[in-house]
Amino acid sequence: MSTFEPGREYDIVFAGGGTAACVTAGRLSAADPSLSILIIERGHNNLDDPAITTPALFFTNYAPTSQYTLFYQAKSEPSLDGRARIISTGGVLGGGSSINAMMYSRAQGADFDNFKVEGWGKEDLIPLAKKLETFTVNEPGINKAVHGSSGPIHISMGPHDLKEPQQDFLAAAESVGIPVVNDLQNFEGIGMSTSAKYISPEGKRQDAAHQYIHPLIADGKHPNLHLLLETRVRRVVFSGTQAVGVEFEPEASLAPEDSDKAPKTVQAKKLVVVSSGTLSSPSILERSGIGAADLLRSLDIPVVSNIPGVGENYQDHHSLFIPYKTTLTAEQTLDCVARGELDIPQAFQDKNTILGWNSVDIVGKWRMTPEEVASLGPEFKEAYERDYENNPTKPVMLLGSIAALLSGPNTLVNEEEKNEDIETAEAIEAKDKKSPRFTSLGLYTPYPYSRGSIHITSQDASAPPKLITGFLSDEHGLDVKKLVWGYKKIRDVYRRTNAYAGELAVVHPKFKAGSKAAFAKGPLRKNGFGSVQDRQEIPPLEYDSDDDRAIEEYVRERVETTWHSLGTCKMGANEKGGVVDKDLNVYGTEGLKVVDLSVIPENVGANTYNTALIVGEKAAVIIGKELGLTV
Ligand SMILES: Cc1cc2nc3c(=O)[nH]c(=O)nc-3n(C[C@H](O)[C@H](O)[C@H](O)COP(=O)(O)OP(=O)(O)OC[C@H]3O[C@@H](n4cnc5c(N)ncnc54)[C@H](O)[C@@H]3O)c2cc1C
Repeated sequence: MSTFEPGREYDIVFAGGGTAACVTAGRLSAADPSLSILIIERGHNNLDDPAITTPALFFTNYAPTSQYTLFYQAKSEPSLDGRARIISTGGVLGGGSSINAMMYSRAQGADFDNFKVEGWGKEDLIPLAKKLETFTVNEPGINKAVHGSSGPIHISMGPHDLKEPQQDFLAAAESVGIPVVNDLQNFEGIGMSTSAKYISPEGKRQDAAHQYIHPLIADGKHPNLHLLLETRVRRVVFSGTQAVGVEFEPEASLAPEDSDKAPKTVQAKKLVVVSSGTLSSPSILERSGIGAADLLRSLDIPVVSNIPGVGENYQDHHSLFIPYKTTLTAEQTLDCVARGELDIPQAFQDKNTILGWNSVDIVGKWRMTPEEVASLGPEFKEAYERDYENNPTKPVMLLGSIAALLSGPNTLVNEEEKNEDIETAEAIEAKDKKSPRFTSLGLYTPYPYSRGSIHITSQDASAPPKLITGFLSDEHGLDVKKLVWGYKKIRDVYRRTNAYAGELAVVHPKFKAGSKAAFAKGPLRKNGFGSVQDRQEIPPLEYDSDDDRAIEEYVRERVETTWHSLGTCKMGANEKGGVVDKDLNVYGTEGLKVVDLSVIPENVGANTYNTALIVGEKAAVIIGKELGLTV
């Protein structure tokens, strides 16, 4: 429910109510309940909505019909075999944190130092990473000193913790030489481990709105914290170069037909915070007259500040979701939810623990052996020696396993494609009753060399922007090589698990007839593997140059977003493409900051929810200090 009071002025107006915004607004409101704060959010309220708070239902938010998700259509790109991808992000209060897969993953400490921005190094940000969480995973060997114990976001293994499949997967990883560690999320871990979750021990999603905002609104002690929902921000309003307010309109896709759709303005007495996420914040800035002067003039937008970096430096992690047939049971995958087999109301009544599960139980941060580096050619070797060799905590590849059939983030999204692969896979599966469940192994490149961009095409806030993902577009094809290597590596691991029940040719590369790398059908050991050594007896697969080409084609045909967009309003020197300074102020303006993942200048070796929470915490400290508050 919106609690906006028309005609009222607010001290701070947030343009976008996603992850980072909820953290900053919540912290500031808690520090000074007299501070008046308005959050304008394009999507619905997420309060106590079971589609959001119930982890096992997270898939439902990826459907094209989801009212909680925003879908950004990119252009067709040659590096993607001519495909035009769709990048999805959160479109509801809490933003990405309300719909994400809840996989707990923290950046490496070295990533923060690599931002090269004063006040944003690991010494500054690790304390905030601890402050935001209450970590209750009690596995032996975890160093609790690197985790928090009293923050709003609860991290646990959740109520549905399947030890046997987890240990099976880790033993297979160990058998091919991948280090198995107790805690990959200690800011320097490399290898593989079980995956903690943004889920409370009782099984509730830990999104930023429920953990930072709703408790304050409910307690009656924060009457100045207000929400304006289902409302789209058009632009920031200026007096000269001073931001003085925000122009907004009802979100057309959600507003009743007969409602008043005229744009309105709200005044901000102290600060406007643009916080609409990596794919929307640059558009708001450009519509407000902040961006490359040539672009703005071509659209008749008066220039407030000429900042060519706005909308540039777009990055994501490039992902492959590779499905395998498994021997897992109905309770050990979420296929039962994806296929509508689980009686959800009954499961709630029975307090079925599967509802509190995201199915992401194993994570990885991998590096390469010298032989693997050399096998990818001289250009790759040169890049590896330059960027990875002396950075021992920097992973080349990330992994997250999802126990369900998911052959790509857009497979459930892209209506025109109506994913034939999935239909074929399900048809095969229906015939093959012995292996009716799947696991999808998500591989994604943490530090892509490729860059994309997003820019407005019109002053009209509802006109789609021009989005170029840039995926796999780097000059020497280094990003594609990483995924070719990763495909082989995870194949080597997963076929050594007891869960492995064979591959589905339709969602794997098209190896030529007679290739030694051809598909394996059933489990490799009929009676299952025992020890790690047992698994080592399986010989490695052999690939020739035709096989490598087939995998590269497969990668270009199937690579997708990992939903980890960042970088389009980057922090850093203005003359080097920076949009905001170290205190998140937009260059050439006063009273205007950006607070979301768009400010992150260099990529991180992790899924990005944690970094978005840290941006929110850091912004609260910065703004609090400017207002004389202790946050
Ligand atoms: C499907 C999905 C799965 C993910 N899985 C994981 C995971 O398992 N683990 C992990 O660590 N990370 C994951 N992530 C990434 C993580 O959730 C995001 O990186 C993070 O939430 C981004 O936070 P943000 O504050 O930058 O932006 P967001 O949280 O996206 O917030 C932006 C907000 O602005 C609103 N908005 C946009 N335009 C306007 C406008 N014009 N006016 C008003 N409001 C507007 C949006 O509705 C949204 O609420 C996932 C993300 C997605 C989308």
